Amino acid sequence: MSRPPVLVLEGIGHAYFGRYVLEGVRLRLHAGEVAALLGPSGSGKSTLLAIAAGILDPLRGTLERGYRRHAMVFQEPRLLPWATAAQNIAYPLRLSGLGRAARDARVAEVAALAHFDPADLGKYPVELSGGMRQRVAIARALAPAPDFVYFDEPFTALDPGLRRAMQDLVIEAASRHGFGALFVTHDVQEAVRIAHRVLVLDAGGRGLAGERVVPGVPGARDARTVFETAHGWLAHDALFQAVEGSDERTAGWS
Ligand SMILES: Nc1ncnc2c1ncn2[C@@H]1O[C@H](COP(=O)(O)OP(=O)(O)OP(=O)(O)O)[C@@H](O)[C@H]1O
Repeated sequence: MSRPPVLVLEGIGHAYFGRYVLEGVRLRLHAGEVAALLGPSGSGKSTLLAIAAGILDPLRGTLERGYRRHAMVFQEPRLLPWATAAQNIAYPLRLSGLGRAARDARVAEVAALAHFDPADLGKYPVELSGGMRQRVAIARALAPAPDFVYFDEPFTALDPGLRRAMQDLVIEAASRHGFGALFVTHDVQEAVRIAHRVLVLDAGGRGLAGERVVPGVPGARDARTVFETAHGWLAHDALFQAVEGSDERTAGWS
């Protein structure tokens, strides 16, 4: 690929209390590329994302970040409860010192991008549904125009219909604004829907088990292609057996 790498990880390893959860992770993401990170619960997805984003220092390995500015979206929207939707979205813009008029214009722009109804901008988080709160979180992340976004299972708590709408939002925003992303998910269909490339973490803490390029382009894949690709991988590709087969939360239950 000729585009420059925006995230380069070499030999990344990490352990908690002497127990290795990641080892020898080598990863290279390119500008505008959306990569989904899959793996069973406890395989180290969130740890790897936190290391890549600079929240956590790895025990081993090196990182290079070539992007200009990143943003993060988590499973919980993490909104300020005492601030309105508009004030939450404007928060990073205030921190960067942007003036009031420019801020208001940008809030309106990203709220529209997140399909958040302008009539609800004056509402507080407690007055919003889960899906509306997650739209605010996405609008807030996009407000400072990041060129890279980290998503940590952002839609896991949402119902399937809303989930697909939010996935569409990410696909549309990523292609319109050209940001790259590392998107952690448990869901192979979600990964196939939104990503250019799917990375799979090994269940036993040995780093990346492998990767697959998703045929086609995010946003241009129809529902049938997404379904058949995901189910084909789960049924016939050994790389994906571990994703659903050895979940830390269900291990030893039967
Ligand atoms: N701060 C911590 N201290 C100790 N152990 C931790 C800590 N954070 C994570 N772990 C352990 O490290 C392993 C990897 O955790 P991590 O959250 O990165 O996995 P994950 O793949 O994101 O899991 P999930 O899908 O359940 O969110 C797990 O066994 C977890 O219990």
